[in-house]
Amino acid sequence: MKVIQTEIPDVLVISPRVFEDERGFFYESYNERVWQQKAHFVEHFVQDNHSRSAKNVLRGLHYQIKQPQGKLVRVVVGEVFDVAVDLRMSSKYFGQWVGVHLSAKDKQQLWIPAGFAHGFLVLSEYAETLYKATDYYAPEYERSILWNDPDLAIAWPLKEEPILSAKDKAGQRLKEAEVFA
Ligand SMILES: Cc1cn([C@H]2C[C@H](O)[C@@H](COP(=O)(O)OP(=O)(O)O[C@H]3O[C@@H](C)C(=O)[C@@H](O)[C@H]3O)O2)c(=O)[nH]c1=O
Repeated sequence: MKVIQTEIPDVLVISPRVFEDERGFFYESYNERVWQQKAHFVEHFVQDNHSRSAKNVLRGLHYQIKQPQGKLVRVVVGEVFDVAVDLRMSSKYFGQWVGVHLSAKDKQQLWIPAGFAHGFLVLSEYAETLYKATDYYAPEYERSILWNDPDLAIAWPLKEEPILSAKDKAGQRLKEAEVFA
């Protein structure tokens, strides 16, 4: 497995060692001990999520203000453009974003620590996204930042208007949003 730092060094791309043979493939999508050794990972995951979305669906940008979740994201069907936005005011990367293509073919994973907003755009006909989270879902603390906030200027690889939930259409601008200390 390879650990690659992104432009925001706390956000990591993890590229697994994939074993392929005539039956198909095998890889370890998570191994606490190996991740501790290679990525200095000290996280503990308490929830696994699985979502399926059609092409052009954009989910995000989501975070939980009082119960922030670190997320380890991978795609098992199709391809997405996955985005993390740094919402930690103490970070020199505050307000900056990183975007990474995640696909069932490449099997890369994105580690997004607590203190970030997360979202993704589906690029394939369908995509299924799996992610582990370090804290539980808490809708009362959930917030959504506007995917097209001009202050973030995220370069979504969009060809047409994205499909959004009502909650995400009503997302807040970063400058109005509650963020982390
Ligand atoms: C996120 C979540 C949703 N739900 C329920 C609530 C709701 O009825 C239904 C759909 O929820 P949402 O519309 O919030 O789903 P979605 O827009 O996919 O929300 C997710 O987006 C991505 C980008 C993330 O990073 C996640 O943390 C999460 O916020 O699922 C849970 O039961 N547990 C959960 O952890």
